[in-house]
Amino acid sequence: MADTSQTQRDVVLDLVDLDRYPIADLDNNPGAEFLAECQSSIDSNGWCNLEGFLQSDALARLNTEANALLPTAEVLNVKRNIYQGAVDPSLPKDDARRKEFIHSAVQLADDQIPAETALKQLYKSEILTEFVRRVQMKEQLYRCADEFQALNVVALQPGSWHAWHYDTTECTVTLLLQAAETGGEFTFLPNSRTDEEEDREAVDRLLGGDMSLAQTFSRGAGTFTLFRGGYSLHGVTEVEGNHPRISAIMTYDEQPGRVIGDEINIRIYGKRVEQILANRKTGAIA
Ligand SMILES: O=C(O)CCC(=O)C(=O)O
Ligand SMILES: [Fe+2]
Repeated sequence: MADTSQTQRDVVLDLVDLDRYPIADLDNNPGAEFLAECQSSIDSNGWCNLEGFLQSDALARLNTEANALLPTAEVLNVKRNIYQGAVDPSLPKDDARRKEFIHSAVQLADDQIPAETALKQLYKSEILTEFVRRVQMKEQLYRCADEFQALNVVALQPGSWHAWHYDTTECTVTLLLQAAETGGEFTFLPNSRTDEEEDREAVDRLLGGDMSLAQTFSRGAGTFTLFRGGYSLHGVTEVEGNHPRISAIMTYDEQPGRVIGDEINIRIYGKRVEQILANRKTGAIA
């Protein structure tokens, strides 16, 4: 049989600090013990935060790739409420849930991140996907099939923040590639809602500017975070200093092959995606 080991080598083996985070074998120790710790953290805290997930040269490589691609990225200014949906017209005019925020970011969609980048290869790694699935204790978990949403790189420029929101997926996976000089803290209201109800008082206080119930955890560059962002209101505080905060957002789905509606993708990604989709409809080459 031909030796295909070179072509099939999973990039996790070269990029992740496997001594510290033994994700390549989760059925035997030390991997099994480590997995149990991650699952317990997700279960009790709603997050699992792995600092120094990448080897330092790998982090430098991914950060260089992201910085090289970002000049081609779209500048997004998306108006949205915390639920990322239409405002409920039955709510009183001054209700905090009607509040809309502008999300301003320089953002690369999945189709702008080439297949040969180490970042895309890391996202496509079967070992990584399996690790994420098992930490989240899902029967099945697939990388998102949407051509724009699957893997994104989000740069928040100094002066920007990531406005308060719930994610539209249950769990978000992020890899911080470049931390802000100061500020740019990932901040959240733990378990602020369930499928049945929401802690209205806590949410109103946060949206009114009172941060006393909000939590944060340390996330230097290279931190890999799994977070139940569909259930905890969260955002990133204003980035300060001289360079952007750059984060890779990895998206997964319990169903295979599901894509996002054109309208939503146009709302998120703006003119470039609108043009691609329009060209496709008229048969023009995108
Ligand atoms: O950049 C981060 O740390 C969080 C981003 C986030 O909340 C999101 O993309 O939904
Ligand atoms: Fe989020």
